Amino acid sequence: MPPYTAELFHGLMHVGYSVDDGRDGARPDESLPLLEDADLEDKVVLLRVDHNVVRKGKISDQHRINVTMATLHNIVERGGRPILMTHIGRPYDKKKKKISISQDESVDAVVAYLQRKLRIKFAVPQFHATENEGIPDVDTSINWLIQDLKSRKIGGIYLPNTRWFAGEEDKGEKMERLIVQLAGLADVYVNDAFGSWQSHASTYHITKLLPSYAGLCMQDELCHVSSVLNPKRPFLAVVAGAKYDTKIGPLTEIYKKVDRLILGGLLYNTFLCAKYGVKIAGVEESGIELARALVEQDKIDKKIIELPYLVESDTLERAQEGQHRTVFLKDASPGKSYKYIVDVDPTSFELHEVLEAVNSAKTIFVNAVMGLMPHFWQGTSKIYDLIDGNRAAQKLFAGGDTLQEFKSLNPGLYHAALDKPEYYLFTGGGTVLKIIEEGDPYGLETVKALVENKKTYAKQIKNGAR
Ligand SMILES: Nc1ncnc2c1ncn2[C@@H]1O[C@H](COP(=O)(O)OP(=O)(O)OP(=O)(O)O)[C@@H](O)[C@H]1O
Ligand SMILES: O=C(O)[C@H](O)COP(=O)(O)O
Repeated sequence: MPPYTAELFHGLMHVGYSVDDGRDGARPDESLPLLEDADLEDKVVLLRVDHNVVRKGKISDQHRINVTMATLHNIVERGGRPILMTHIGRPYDKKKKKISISQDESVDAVVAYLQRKLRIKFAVPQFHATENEGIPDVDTSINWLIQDLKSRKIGGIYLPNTRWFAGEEDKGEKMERLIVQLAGLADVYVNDAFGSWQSHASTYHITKLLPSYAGLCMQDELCHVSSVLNPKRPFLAVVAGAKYDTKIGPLTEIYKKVDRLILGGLLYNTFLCAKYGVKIAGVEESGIELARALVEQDKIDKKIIELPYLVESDTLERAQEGQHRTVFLKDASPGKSYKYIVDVDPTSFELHEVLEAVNSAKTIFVNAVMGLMPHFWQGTSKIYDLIDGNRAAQKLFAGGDTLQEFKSLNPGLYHAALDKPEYYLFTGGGTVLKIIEEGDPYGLETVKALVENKKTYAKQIKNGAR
């Protein structure tokens, strides 16, 4: 329980005091270097977070910022001086090989939020940028700010959007240049950006040059992801959404792990086309091909629960009276064509098999927007309520859109869920799916880099090089 430990007197009696470290049992793997183990006194700490919550210059949801406050507090409380960095959006166009810098993707909104919440001053350095090339260098003008940071004139520095730097997504010289410059600013690196699983300069390569540690949010997420990988059974997964091609990999792995599976959205439409030979508008042939293996597997394992009442719409534009209707899946015969299937009719969730699966589950993993938002929200709202009704189950929600819809459909429940131990809202949906696909949270490149760093520094200390 660092940094405070309970003292054992004669092996029997507790003396002094103990402080709960807030973990509910699970601990990160021993190989992971932890923030709590770092010497931070008067050290400048380069802290990578995932504050990718700005849309058109405004914060869409503060959750990802709030969950990093503990790390920030821990660093400052133990004498560290923080320099924060995050990516926002995707300013680098891979096809055109251009970086576009727009105020809509600046860190300003995040900095304003942090200043309001913490009542401390953060400075955002202004660096020279070239058109389409981004920021080539960490300008030496930042040295003045580092002085102010060390002398506590300012509470922290927040670097510009990491993806504005020419070296962030580069793999060669520009990346090397950036990490040398970043490492020159700080003594210690902390990665608290669970959601940012891509191996970039600020999430991965920087660990080559600084002693590196996992932040508290990163540790929490890694511990909770084991509830998905080693769930209490029965284990139910609800997976829906728009992207069949990117979700089929994780879905195949999820299928192996679950006891029951509920599908929704385009994912379910694709599965239905493959299973019943029907045609549904908007479902791509390539997706149907991929779905056939799942259909065959499910003929044997029978894990997928069918939701037979669906909403068919003539248009994707709106939910207009007379232009959508409920269809019954059992009427499906090969070759039959449907217009857009845009939601699951809530009646489907009243069926015995569905209620039984949801109510008996001990772990429920949700990566699901059941219907086309914002018009067809009823199916999603119904299943989130149903899941909440199972008080005993560990409920794990992941996914950018999933969390956003959870918040907008049921704000009361969403805010309560943030504090309920039986709920866990992951900050990175893509990261969780990636981990499920790989089967090991410590297989993530960004996490592996921290583990490797610990080994390297331990070796150097042993050899007297440090
Ligand atoms: N039947 C449907 N047809 C078209 N779009 C749908 C359908 N059902 C759901 N969607 C859309 O799917 C989107 C959510 O799917 P997505 O796979 O992006 O979710 P997520 O995994 O939570 O998000 P992210 O990938 O951002 O982490 C929503 O925007 C919703 O409108
Ligand atoms: O919002 C997210 O999913 C994370 O911040 C990762 O963003 P990316 O997919 O652009 O790397």
